[in-house]
Formats: sequence, structure tokens, C-alpha cells
Amino acid sequence: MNLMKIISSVQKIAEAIESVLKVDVTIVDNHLNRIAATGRYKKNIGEKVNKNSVFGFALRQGESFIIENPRNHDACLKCENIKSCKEYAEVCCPIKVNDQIFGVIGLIAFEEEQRDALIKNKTNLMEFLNRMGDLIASKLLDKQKTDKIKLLARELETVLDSVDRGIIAVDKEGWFLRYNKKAAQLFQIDENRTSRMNIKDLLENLNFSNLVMQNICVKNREFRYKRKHYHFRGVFDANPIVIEGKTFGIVFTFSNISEILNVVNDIATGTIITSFENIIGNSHCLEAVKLEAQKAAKTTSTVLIQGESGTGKELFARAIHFHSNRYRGPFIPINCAAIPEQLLESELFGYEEGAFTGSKKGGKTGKFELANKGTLFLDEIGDMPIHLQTKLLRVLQEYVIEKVGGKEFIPIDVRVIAATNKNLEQKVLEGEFREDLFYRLNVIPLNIPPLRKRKEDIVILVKYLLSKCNRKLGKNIKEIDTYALEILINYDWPGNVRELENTIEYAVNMCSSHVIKDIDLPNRLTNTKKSFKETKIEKIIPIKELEIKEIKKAIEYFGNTKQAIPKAAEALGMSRATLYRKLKEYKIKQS
Ligand SMILES: Nc1ncnc2c1ncn2[C@@H]1O[C@H](COP(=O)(O)OP(=O)(O)OP(=O)(O)O)[C@@H](O)[C@H]1O
Repeated sequence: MNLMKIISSVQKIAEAIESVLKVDVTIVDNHLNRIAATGRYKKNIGEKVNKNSVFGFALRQGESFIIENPRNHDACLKCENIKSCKEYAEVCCPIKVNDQIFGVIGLIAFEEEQRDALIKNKTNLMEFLNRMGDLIASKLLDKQKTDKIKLLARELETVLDSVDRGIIAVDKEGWFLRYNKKAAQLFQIDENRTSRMNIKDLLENLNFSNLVMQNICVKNREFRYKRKHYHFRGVFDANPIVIEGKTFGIVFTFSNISEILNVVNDIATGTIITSFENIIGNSHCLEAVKLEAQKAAKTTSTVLIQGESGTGKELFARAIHFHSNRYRGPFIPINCAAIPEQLLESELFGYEEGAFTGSKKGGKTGKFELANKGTLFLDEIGDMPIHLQTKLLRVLQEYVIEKVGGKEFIPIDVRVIAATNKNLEQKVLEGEFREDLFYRLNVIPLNIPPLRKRKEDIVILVKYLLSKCNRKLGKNIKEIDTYALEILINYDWPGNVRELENTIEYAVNMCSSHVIKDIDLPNRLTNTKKSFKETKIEKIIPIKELEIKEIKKAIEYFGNTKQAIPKAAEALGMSRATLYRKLKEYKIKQS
């Protein structure tokens, strides 16, 4: 607390004292700053008075006193200005708050007459100055209180704005008292609007007066907020503001249902952020698909990813999502083949309470709704039953869903990425997949090549998967030996990268040294290697046969002239004599 904070009030009080008492007034704070003055010292406002002056003495003393004989009074003895002092009398009165001194009011007489008047009215004067001191002290306390209230209000505002739910406090007629940033964002409240807002305009079906009269709390009540270009589904709580049994207003807290679902989904599925760098492989064909996928990420069109099982279709779908402008929204995968046909519809679109026997209370939110503002990954779309294909096509055309047993259409904002390891074109030809849906999905087609067609990726994938498995299993396998690597390269990988990943995990588990060897690999791979060895042995050509073939080739190439023989011999890496001997031995005719 410092008198500086109420400097203008202090100056006004100094001037009021002067106008009543007709003497110069100076008021200093507890750091000896002259913060108010009238008369001769007015020009010195803002300067420090010296600590051995009467004011310094008064601050130390803490009591009111009057100096009738300046320069002889104890308070003056150490003053640096004692010789030049022109004062006739001085009265000092400390300004105290709870026994703590915050400053001093000083009255200074510069004329004999003034001095006489001061001395004559000494008692009344002291009383008056003490009251003035109290007045300044009360102003200081008021200032302290308003500062505290301002701080509290700021703290409250910060607390409200850091809550991730919209909060609106209203009076008992429903008029807004205050709201936080999240509420402004949820209801798109224009910060510059001039008219007062009423909660009844936001919650159209709310019986507000009932809520006020009943004085009860409401929990998790659903509502729908609809404007021309903006809408959301939410839930709210309402808590009355009650003081001494009377309701003064209501505090509403709001949440957007799709934001709640996002959080639930992130926690439940442990969202893994995937980037294109997580897709390992630098073969030409994989790089080309990565490039296409990066372009697809920048659009909102539907993507159809085709490729054998385990080639990384979901990995691509995730990377597209996290590189798109929906990356803050959810990525919801659903495997259409893994869910029984009867359940798939309600998994995708959700159902209303009581939609069928055994349905959950409160109904169920479908994956489409869960994926709102994000991406829905429909894996194994080729296995979707035909009647759902029709429903899906409608959703993709109209961007609204209808829950099972529901009566209304819910607008959705979802990007769909579908994937299949089946030949969808073939399925269309066979009448098992709707042609119109195929074209609706296949806006951006991506074909992931199988691992056997990009064997150059195996080495880098093995390195990556080895360190991934080391981390997962807490091992420290440094490398894989050349022979074992050769086995991996020569294998056909029907299960693609997933099979390679499982193989490396198996090998890391089996390996008892720091290097993976062929014995650490699963039998199915090494058996293949044996047969590979056998086939190789069958095909080994005897040296003699090879020699005959190569000599014939050289003769055919260089010709049969005398000059040609030395050239052929040189190319074959033998002397002329040896070549002649071999030609004779193998009965090769010079043509
Ligand atoms: N290029 C790659 N780099 C790193 N990991 C990969 C790569 N491709 C696939 N994987 C890994 O292989 C496994 C299978 O990948 P994913 O599930 O994406 O394949 P999929 O094609 O969707 O399979 P399915 O058709 O069976 O659903 C995952 O663990 C994935 O991380």
C-alpha cells in the first residue's frame, strides 16, 4: 500500500486543508516523497524531502506534534536546511492505517500571523489534521479494496476462460451477466454486438421461468443450436445463483457433444499421430504412392486405398488424415468385415434409445458421428453388405445420417477414406459391390504395391522394425546377418509388411546374441530357403559346359580369322595355345 496510488485524492485533500487553514500544506509518503503540496512547495511535488527533516522525524516519531520555534525544536536539529530555513511554525500529523504509518501531513507557516493562528487553535487544529489523516487512510483502504476486487475479477475471468466448457451467467430474467471465451466460441457470440443477449434466444426449448422458480440444478440436458450457417449438438448444466434463499440468476455450462466424443475417442483408441515419414520404404513404386497420398491429404475428396493385406493401407489413411486440415479432428477406423452384418449399421450410424430390444439406455453414437470434423476409415469396404452400401452412398451424397430408430437427420462433416484388399472392380462386375458407390469412393485411388514387388524396401524396413521391436521388447539386437537377410529378401511375403513385422518380432524374441541369424527365423522362411538352395543346386551348370558356351560365344563374336584368335583368347582370359587346345578338345568348329 502506498499513498502514490491515490496521489490525486491526496492533492485534493491538501488543497482543501489549505483553503480552510490558509497555510501551506505538504504531504509526504513513507518513502519521503513529496506527493502533494500547496503554496511554496507545490513546485517540489515529486521530489524527495531529506531524511533528517521534520518529515523524517515525524515518520520516525509516529505522533502528531507542533513546532512553535523552528530551528530550536528537536525535529529541526539535524535538518540539512536548518540555516536557510524560513519557516515560522510547522504542524506534523502522521497518516496511519492500523498503527502503520503511510505518510505525514505537514502544515507550514511562513509568516508570523499564520504562526499565531496555528498556535492559538493548536488543539482543534491537531484534531482536524488527525481527521484529515484518517480521511486519507480511508481513501487508501478503499483503493486497496478496489484493487483487490479488480484482481479477483481478473482471476475469475482467467479461471472462466481457461475452462474448456462454455459458461454463461444470467440474471433471473435470463439476461447475460457474463460469459467466458468458450461460450463466445460455441455460440459464435459477436464481441462487438451492442444489444444485450438473453439465454432464451440460445436455448429455444428451455422453460426458463420454471428453472428459476424451482431453484433446482439441471445436469447434462441435451440441446440443439441451429442457425442458418452454423449448428451443433450440445449438453448443458444449469446451477442457480442463490443468496440467502433467493435466486438471483443461473449459471449455465455448455459442451459441444462432438468435442466430448473426440476426447472419449482419443482416450479410448490412444490416437497415434502418423506422418508420411512413418511409412518406411524408398522404392520407386512406394515413393510414387506416397506422393499421390500427400496430394490427397490436401483435398477433402474420398480416397479408396487398394492393396493386399498388411501392405500399410491403414498407415496411409492415418498419414493422409494427419496431413489434412482435419488433423485436429478424430481419426475413426472401422473394419467392415470384422463386425457382424446385423451390428454394422448401428456401429456406423448409431441408434436411438429403444430402437430395438436390448438397445442401450440413451442410445448409441455411431462412428460417423464420432468422426465428425475428422476422418472415418472404412477398412475392408469390399465386405460391406449391399443394403448398407446403399445407405453409405446416401450419406456420402447428402452428408446427413439417420440413426437406427431415429426420426431426424443429423448433419455430419466427415471425410471418408475406404480401403480394401479385394478387387473391387471385379466385385462390381460380379454385382457384389454397387458401381455408383465404387465411383463415389474411388475419387482418389491409391494402390499400395505388395512387398514382393518392392524388395528393395526390405533392408530398410528390417532396420526400422528391428529398432521398433527392440524398444517394444526391451532388447538390444544390433543387426541381422547377411545370410538371414538374404532369406528375408528371397521370401515372398504373402502377408506383406505385417508378416515381416511379426517375423522380426519372432526373431528378436528367439535371438540369444546381438545378431539375428537364420536359426532365429520362423521355420516357414528357412524351409523356403532350403528349397531355394535345392533349386539353385539343380540349376548349377558344370564348368565344362560353361567353358564351351563362352568359347563358342567368343568365336562367334570375334570371327574365325587368324587375327581373331588372339582377341578371343584375351577376352576369355587364356593364352592362344590354351584356346587352340580347348577348341580342339571340345571339337568347336571355327565358323
Ligand atoms: N511402409 C511401412 N512402414 C512401416 N510400417 C508399415 C509399413 N507398412 C505397413 N506397416 C506396418 O504393418 C502393419 C500392417 O499395416 P496396416 O494395418 O496399415 O496394413 P493394412 O494394409 O491396412 O492391413 P489389412 O488389409 O490387413 O487391414 C502395421 O503394424 C503397420 O504399422
